Amino acid sequence: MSVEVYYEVSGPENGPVVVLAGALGTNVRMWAAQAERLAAAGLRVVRYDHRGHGDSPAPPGPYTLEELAGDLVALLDRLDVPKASIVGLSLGGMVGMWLAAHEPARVERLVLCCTSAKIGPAQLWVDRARAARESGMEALADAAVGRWLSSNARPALASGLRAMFTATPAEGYASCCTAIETMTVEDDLPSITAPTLVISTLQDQATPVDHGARIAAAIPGARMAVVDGAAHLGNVEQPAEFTALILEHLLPSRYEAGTAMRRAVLGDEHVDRAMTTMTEFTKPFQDYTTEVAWGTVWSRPGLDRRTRSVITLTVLTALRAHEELPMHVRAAVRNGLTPAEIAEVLLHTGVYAGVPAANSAFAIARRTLDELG
Ligand SMILES: O=C(O)CC1=CCC(=O)O1
Repeated sequence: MSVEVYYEVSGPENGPVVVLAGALGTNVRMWAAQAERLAAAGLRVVRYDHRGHGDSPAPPGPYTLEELAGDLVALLDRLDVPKASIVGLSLGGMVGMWLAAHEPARVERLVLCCTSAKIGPAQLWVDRARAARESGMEALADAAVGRWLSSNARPALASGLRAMFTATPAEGYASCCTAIETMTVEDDLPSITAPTLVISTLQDQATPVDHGARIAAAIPGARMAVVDGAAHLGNVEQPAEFTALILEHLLPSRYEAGTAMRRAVLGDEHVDRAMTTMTEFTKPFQDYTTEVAWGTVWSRPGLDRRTRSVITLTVLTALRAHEELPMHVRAAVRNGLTPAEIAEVLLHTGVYAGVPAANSAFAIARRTLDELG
């Protein structure tokens, strides 16, 4: 019987869906860095708490991996998502492997971070579950954070993660330990067909690099990446590198990356209209802007979307590109600029591009902002 797990969603409504599934003893906040950046790249990001974790219900245990994966299927059904990419770290990766093997139609692409198809010996999990129930989470917290972070991690990271761990219900944690103890996902790996990326970290002693390598060797066509400077919660300690690897795997072509970014900046309605009104005559140009403007330049990490909107408004004003301006005023608002900041951009542009150019842009921007309400 599945439970209704707690979840958070961000990113454009029609973006490709990616689910972030976390580690034992964590909650949705472990994905803060990835959620923001993946949503900014145009992905619809769903992160959730496993049963017995965070704000999800904690039914009496013990749990099985199949039950944890069943909760994720129920969540996808609730959100009306037939198929999603899964990024799972540790326990989340185990859930991802189970789902990709048993419900392949639900999994688009798979990223398995700092995880293992078998972490033994079984007694370790029996002892860990008993310790959680008998002594509570506080007693296990220092050891957990010691596994999660390398010795070079900032102290502030450790204190935030420690609070996350101790807030996890002991019964939920212990019941998930049993799910890990009893999992049999190793035999399922050769049947996985979703394109898979395995990411391991050099300082991870809980699920070391050879565990990731075994998974990558068993899943047909899987690729493997190894990240330095992080222990078990590699995505927290090396967020930029993890996010870049995840994005590259989830949006492998410039066209896919461009479409997701275009949707995030211009909105679904605009992109859907552009796609349906496209003709053979206009298709090469639509493809060019999707791949080059959106997939190559707007998708670069070097400038945030807000700054790119400021540049775009400036240049369109100077060029008197009046047909393009309303769309980019709406995009600027979507990228976080306030009307007052947009006015400031146009005023500043007037100094360098001339009063008549700025005057027309002010009129267009005012009309567009009035329409937005
Ligand atoms: O807590 C650990 O030791 C490492 C771990 C195993 C499964 C998981 O999610 O974290």
